[in-house]
Amino acid sequence: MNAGLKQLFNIANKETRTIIGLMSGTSLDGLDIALCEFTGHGTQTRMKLREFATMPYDAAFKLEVKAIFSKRRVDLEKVCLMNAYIGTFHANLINECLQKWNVNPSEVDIIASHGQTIYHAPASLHGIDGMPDATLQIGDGDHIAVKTGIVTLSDFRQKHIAAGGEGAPLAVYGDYLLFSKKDQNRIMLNIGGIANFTFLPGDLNTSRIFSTDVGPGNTLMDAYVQSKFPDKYFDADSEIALKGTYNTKLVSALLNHPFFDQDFPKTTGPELFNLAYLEQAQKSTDTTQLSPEDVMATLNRFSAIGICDALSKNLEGEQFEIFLSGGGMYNPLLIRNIKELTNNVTIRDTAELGVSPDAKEAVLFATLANESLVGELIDFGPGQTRVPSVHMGKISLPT
Ligand SMILES: Nc1ncnc2c1ncn2[C@@H]1O[C@H](COP(=O)(O)OP(=O)(O)OP(=O)(O)O)[C@@H](O)[C@H]1O
Ligand SMILES: CC(=O)N[C@H]1[C@@H]2OC[C@@H](O2)[C@@H](O)[C@@H]1O[C@H](C)C(=O)O
Repeated sequence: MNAGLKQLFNIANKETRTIIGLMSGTSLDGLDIALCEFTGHGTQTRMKLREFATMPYDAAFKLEVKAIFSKRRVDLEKVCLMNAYIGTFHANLINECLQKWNVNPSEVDIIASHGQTIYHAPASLHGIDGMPDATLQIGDGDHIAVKTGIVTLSDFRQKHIAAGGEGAPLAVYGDYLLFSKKDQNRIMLNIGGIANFTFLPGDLNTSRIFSTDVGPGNTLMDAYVQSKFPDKYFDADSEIALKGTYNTKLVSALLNHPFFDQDFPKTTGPELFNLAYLEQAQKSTDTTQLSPEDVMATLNRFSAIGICDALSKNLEGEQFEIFLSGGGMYNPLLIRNIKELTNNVTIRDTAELGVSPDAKEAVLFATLANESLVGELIDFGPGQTRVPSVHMGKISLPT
């Protein structure tokens, strides 16, 4: 028998598994690395976060990724090179972390790698007849496995699409297993580049559970800041937006897109919500002369309304609590806007549930890997074709 397969078999039979989850999101701020310990699976999953780090990307690396990121036309050679380069780069960052944490690679059973999304194209966005939902993450798992010596699962999203989903949000699986609570309706709201939430009903009825993207979180604000303030990467502590006032006409124009009327679950990305989208909305409302501060206040309000409209659409008349994660939770004006728009709903963050909000998405991929190794398929019910019952992740053996 192939020794690697035997190793995999042994890992699946272990009482406790040590799994590294990796996430590199649309904000391109860095690689999130979560070292987790798992016992059990399914609703019996117990996860302990041993270590966590975000390994920041330097400006040169960000530029390399941006050259092929969420663009309809790119240099195909560059895509090919970056697929291998990102795999190796991520492996080096993992090795660096393990050394820093004094963890021998042989202690780690599995790496669960999301890769770098470079294009996300749900059918509702590309609109090309006969073409499927599609998404592309690069940073090949074989490079990670060989360079770290650790069995790697990667490319989680393709199976989801093959089985009827849009490839995202995958958060639904991890949120259900780690955060469901009897008798409490929970909204797990992640405000990354794109904002998404998972609804976890207190009656634990799996057929009501879903995750959906709701629109931009930080992506438009980040892109605008970077275009107007070349020395800044994002609007730290809402410093810029707090100096401005939102423009209601522009907010309405930004919200005027069929994406916001689509049913849940749905997904999106910077392929839609980008500077061209903003420019068009500004032109149509004659607001091209707004100050950068007013534009930032407007974009901030726009993200908040997108999030809150989606919540109220789903939860009319129901009591719920929000648990936040993702970098947008550190944007004070965004949180203030959300509180105002939800009439001060209770907002906590996932740290109260034992998972650092910065680590949550990396932990998700570790959880998906744990399920793929030892879990049984979770059945979300017959109506839930967009939350398919599948195990995700492709296996890369180090040798
Ligand atoms: N102090 C802060 N003030 C304002 N915004 C902040 C602050 N800290 C982080 N952010 C925002 O959070 C972003 C990073 O968020 P995060 O790491 O969750 O994104 P991501 O994982 O790349 O996104 P996605 O989940 O869409 O893939 C930054 O680009 C910035 O917009
Ligand atoms: C295609 C893709 O990379 N989507 C990401 C992105 O970042 C947030 C949002 O858009 C979400 O749909 C998804 O990631 C999380 C981890 C998810 O799948 O749940």
